[in-house]
Amino acid sequence: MKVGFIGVGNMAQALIKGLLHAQAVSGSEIFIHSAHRANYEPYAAKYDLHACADNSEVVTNSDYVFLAVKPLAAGPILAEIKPALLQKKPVVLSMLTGVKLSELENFVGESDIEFLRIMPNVNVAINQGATALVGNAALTKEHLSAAQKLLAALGQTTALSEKDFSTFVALAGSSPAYVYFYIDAMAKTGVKYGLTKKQAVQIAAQAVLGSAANVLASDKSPQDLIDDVCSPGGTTISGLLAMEEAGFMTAVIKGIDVTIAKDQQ
Ligand SMILES: NC(=O)C1=CN([C@@H]2O[C@H](COP(=O)(O)OP(=O)(O)OC[C@H]3O[C@@H](n4cnc5c(N)ncnc54)[C@H](OP(=O)(O)O)[C@@H]3O)[C@@H](O)[C@H]2O)C=CC1
Ligand SMILES: O=C(O)[C@@H]1CCC=N1
Repeated sequence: MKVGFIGVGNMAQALIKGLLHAQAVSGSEIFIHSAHRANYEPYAAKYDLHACADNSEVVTNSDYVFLAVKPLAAGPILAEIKPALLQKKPVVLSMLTGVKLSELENFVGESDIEFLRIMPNVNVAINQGATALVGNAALTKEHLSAAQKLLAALGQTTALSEKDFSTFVALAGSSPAYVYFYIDAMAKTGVKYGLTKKQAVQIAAQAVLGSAANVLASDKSPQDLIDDVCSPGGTTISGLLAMEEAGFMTAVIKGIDVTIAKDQQ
């Protein structure tokens, strides 16, 4: 399977790392191009990928093309690659936040281009990602299934209605940053009490990792799991109530609300 990347920034590099690690594709099957030669050429050389001279060359060589640029770049780039798209007809996987399938179709002005809208997160780099996907009417079942298989090599995949994409952006696309923020806050407190930052980050990150695994493995709700940790009269309930007094849940909900609103602007 030949896979292309238009844009080779943070998200594309996370996807490529995960794909290579899972051996879902080899370097010789990956074709890339980005705005600056000084960025994409050394990267291609490092991982033995094909560095293409322009975006159309990526399209011409690929069966599946990831659009991995900032959302505002979508219109001009789709206009630029339109002739190559119409000739080669690859599946276009768009990870552009907030850009609907109908907008992608309108940018190209042709209804028979197969689009798959996806929302991955950075954890695809270690094959622990979460990726939502939805195809347009032109996308064949065969191509949807092949793309889903490719993305499944990077972690969990979820077929999702487009109306729920903004919620997914907040809970999965953006949320790694929120979880890192929480880990960093815990680690800073560890440093306050004398741990080194390295020790504190490792302890906090392992606690988050184990707790997330426990939520997924357990039949209990997160609230029931909280109750299991809170010994009567113990340390945890005191800390938990102090966090809530400081507005922990409100802060999280507010952050998610604002993320969703921003995606829908
Ligand atoms: N970061 C994340 O966690 C997630 C991001 N997304 C979405 O993924 C997309 C990319 O985000 P991210 O990787 O973070 O952004 P980056 O800013 O890291 O990368 C953007 C890339 O676009 C390239 N680019 C700009 N203009 C062009 C052009 N005309 N032709 C080809 N390439 C071009 C840049 O090239 P160069 O490097 O040479 O300047 C760069 O490689 C966004 O739409 C974002 O919404 C979705 C889910 C999660
Ligand atoms: O911050 C952003 O806009 C993108 C969407 C999900 C993660 N990063």
